[in-house]
Amino acid sequence: MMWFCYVKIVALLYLIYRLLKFWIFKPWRIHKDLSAQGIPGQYTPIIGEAFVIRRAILADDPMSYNIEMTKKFGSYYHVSFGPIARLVISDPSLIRGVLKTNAYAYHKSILMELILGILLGSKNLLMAEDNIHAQHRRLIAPTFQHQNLNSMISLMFEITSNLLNKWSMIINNNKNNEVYQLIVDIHKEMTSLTLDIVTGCVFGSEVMKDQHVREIISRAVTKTFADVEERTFNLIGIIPIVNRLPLSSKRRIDKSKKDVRQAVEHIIEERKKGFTKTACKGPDLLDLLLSAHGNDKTSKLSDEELFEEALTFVVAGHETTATLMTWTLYNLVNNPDICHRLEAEIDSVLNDNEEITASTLSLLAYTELVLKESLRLHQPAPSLVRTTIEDNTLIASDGKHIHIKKGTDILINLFSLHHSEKYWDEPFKFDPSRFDERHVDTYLPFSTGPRSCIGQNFAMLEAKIMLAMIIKRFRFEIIPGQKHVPEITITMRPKYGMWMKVLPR
Ligand code: HEM
Repeated sequence: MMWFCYVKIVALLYLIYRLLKFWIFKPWRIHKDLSAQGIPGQYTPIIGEAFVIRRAILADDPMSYNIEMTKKFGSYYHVSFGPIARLVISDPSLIRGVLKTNAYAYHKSILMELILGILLGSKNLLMAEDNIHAQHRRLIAPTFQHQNLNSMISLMFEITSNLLNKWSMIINNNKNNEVYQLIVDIHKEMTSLTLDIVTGCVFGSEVMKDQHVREIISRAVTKTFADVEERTFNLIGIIPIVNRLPLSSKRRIDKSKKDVRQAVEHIIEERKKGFTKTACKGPDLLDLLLSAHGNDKTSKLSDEELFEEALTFVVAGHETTATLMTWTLYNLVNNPDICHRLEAEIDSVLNDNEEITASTLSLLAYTELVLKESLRLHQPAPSLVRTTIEDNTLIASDGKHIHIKKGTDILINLFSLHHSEKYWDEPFKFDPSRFDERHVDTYLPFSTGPRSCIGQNFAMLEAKIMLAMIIKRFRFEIIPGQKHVPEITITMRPKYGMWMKVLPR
């Protein structure tokens, strides 16, 4: 029995060592190294800035922390989130180094694995690294070519029409001949619209008609991520070992994972056998993924990879675009002159109920500027996180060389980049005309480099169609007395939703 006691003691010591390394030794070493190079910042052992950030979030002022730290330390500094030590950067030259020139030396951070990887796995574009990522990117990039996307316009048009017809019906369907006041949480409406569009464009019409499958997918990509994000912010999801305990949130996540896997695998099998078909005029995203599928490892996707990629499109593609739409409508309500100019453009290009085509869309130049400015002012992805996998040197705009040691986490602060007075006049003003000139390196809503958003043309096409169709038929008023607080999780969605009165034009 003695040997068993020894094994237990060794296991316990190893566990203590792992925890000490994770909580104390590693973050301390990273801060010490960055401080020694003259990088400003602060280090609070064990908890880091987690509680300060939490306090700002609870006070409904989540950006205040970000703004204060940038004011205090500038465009690069080191801090900790819980036990994770990181260099925070909003300097364009450092960002270019991490995302482009030295991209080989960076992987997605452990935090991304703990948040997105839990549902998506590791063999998809968002999460895969190195050769697997490069191979998937090469196989999947043609999927997002213009001719493929153009064949999806009619489905995007049809799904958006369904929602707008529903709004019109509610407004007009009244017994007393009085116009009914339609008040909606516009973020919820936009989330459901973008989820329908991306699900339709990935999986086809049968899935959209199957309420049960729609619910499984919708639950997985909304409620499950809410659980995962909550576990990250209260640190349960981050702490090794603790994050494996079968707590109720973990059990809910596991169940949702199992359900969505079964549902998506079934959809793929049905399509492979030819029992279902695309709802688009040409191939949908599943058809295009299947054409990059088979047994040849280098030129095809395996069954597992196919499942992960299909789900990744739905996860990466719906809430980001919904967040863009919500803040765009918010910015338009608050800037009536810009809204009138947008209405004038849309009225001159679109006829009532006439289907939108690629050529009508190309005439909506101001609509595109409005979306671009919203992507700057309220970027759906406020930050990106990376881990350094090999020592490398970054050069800041002020010429400072920063040696980044393997194991250092980097937070790319897109919010601060997009709101810096150095690069933008009146950065908190909504002004679409600022995009008359090009903004290279200082405007990165879709990131840049080999891991930039592969779905950006899809997102811009979809957003342009939705915005043009909505503005053609409706005006909005914000319901007074609400707080409009952005979340600072994966996307910058409005924390309390966005309640608006929908009025026919
Ligand atoms: C307004 C809408 C969108 C925004 C602002 C956005 C933003 C981003 C950003 C910032 C990244 C880089 C993430 C990182 O490096 O950690 C990214 C990656 C990605 N996005 Fe999007 N996205 C949008 C819509 C979409 C859509 C519609 C799809 C698919 C249909 C999509 C699919 C992806 C994928 C697969 C990646 C990973 C690419 C890679 O690493 O190779 N996104 N997106």
